[in-house]
Amino acid sequence: MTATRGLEGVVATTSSISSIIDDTLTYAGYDIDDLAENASFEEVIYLLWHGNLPTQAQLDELKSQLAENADLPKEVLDHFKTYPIDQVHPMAALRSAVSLLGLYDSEADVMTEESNYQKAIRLQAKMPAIVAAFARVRKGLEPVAPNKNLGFAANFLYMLNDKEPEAIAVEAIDKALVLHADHELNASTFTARVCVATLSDVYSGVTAAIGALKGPLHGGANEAVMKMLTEIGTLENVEPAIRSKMDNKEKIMGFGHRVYRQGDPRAKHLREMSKKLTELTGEPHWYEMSTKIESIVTGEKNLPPNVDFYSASVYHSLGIDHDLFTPIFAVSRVSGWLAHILEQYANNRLIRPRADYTGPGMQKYIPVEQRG
Ligand SMILES: CC(=O)SCCNC(=O)CCNC(=O)[C@H](O)C(C)(C)COP(=O)(O)OP(=O)(O)OC[C@H]1O[C@@H](n2cnc3c(N)ncnc32)[C@H](O)[C@@H]1OP(=O)(O)O
Ligand SMILES: O=C([O-])CC(=O)C(=O)O
Repeated sequence: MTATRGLEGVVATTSSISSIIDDTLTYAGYDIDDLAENASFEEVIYLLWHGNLPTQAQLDELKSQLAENADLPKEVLDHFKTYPIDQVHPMAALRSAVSLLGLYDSEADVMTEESNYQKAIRLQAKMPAIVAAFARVRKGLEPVAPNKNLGFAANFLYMLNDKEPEAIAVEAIDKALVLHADHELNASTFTARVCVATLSDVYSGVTAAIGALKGPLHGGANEAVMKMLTEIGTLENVEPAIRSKMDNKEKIMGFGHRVYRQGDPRAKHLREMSKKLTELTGEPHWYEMSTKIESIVTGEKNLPPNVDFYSASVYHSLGIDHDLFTPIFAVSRVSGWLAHILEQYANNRLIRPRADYTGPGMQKYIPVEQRG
């Protein structure tokens, strides 16, 4: 048996949800560029869960189901107040809250297709409420109840800031949600599938996936990008800072990808949005620094930016706390996780690969008193 490090190139499942072929990303056959320009996040949720775009009636129904299920149980809100707020990362709070939601769902372990679909709606609906409520509670503010008249992206910003968002902010978040929704067998989606392939429940699958997304080699990179930009601070500092990182063989966050070679097709949409928003906020230096970093890293190491790179300056321009960047990724990606969880249940087989053993050869047990 020979191990493939990091399972690179290993095809671990069939899936009809999304594909990456020759650096082109599609959701159920729709090019991400087409969806980013034209689709709303709610349409994308429907597409990932059903394999086709909704009719107006189907879309209206999904929107009303998401709005109806957006409230959080009081127990989850109260739980936040018991956390050691100063040391809790919002991704850890999100992971805990999703696990806790499972405790209050009387259908958590009901494994019918219909019940799992209903849980998918409940979880998708509640994720933005969790992120927004935790962000407020940790600042000593009261959570804001969802506004059932707002769309998904607008409602998230409303619950976060307690005011109706501007159209440009809604447009930016909606597009970011569309771009992050699914990505074939990335690490967090694979985690979700491995978990539920044991026939564990939907809440366990999503909780596990949040844990995997949190790491800086995956979803956590967007927060790390903003940390890097903040540390570099000015356009003049970019060149020496990035060269010194490259000389020290440090990873430049937001660059590189396991699958894409020529570039991540999602990055250009976020780059464009970053340019627009940083101009509007009067802070174009975030965009200028980012493009300068891109020209050095891509020019010299042939590493193009991934989805996380420009999302950092986009979210920063919307006034969002930097440690909420990865939770926003999760608010979107949960749609993909749920699609994959439902697909896994529909054609399940336990996921159990092998390991190429490299430890000691056969040993004989020696009683503790005889060991030297
Ligand atoms: C949503 C997402 O998850 S997108 C990815 C988000 N993650 C990041 O942005 C973190 C930075 N990037 C990385 O760490 C990697 O590119 C990953 C994790 C995305 C992909 O990792 P892998 O496919 O395992 O690539 P691996 O780490 O083996 O890199 C291959 C080579 O490129 C280099 N490399 C890859 N990414 C980077 C980077 N961001 N900065 C500098 N060098 C890099 C590696 O050092 C390695 O060089 P070597 O062959 O000389 O040792
Ligand atoms: O596919 C990957 O490995 C990481 C990624 O870009 C994503 O999850 O969006």
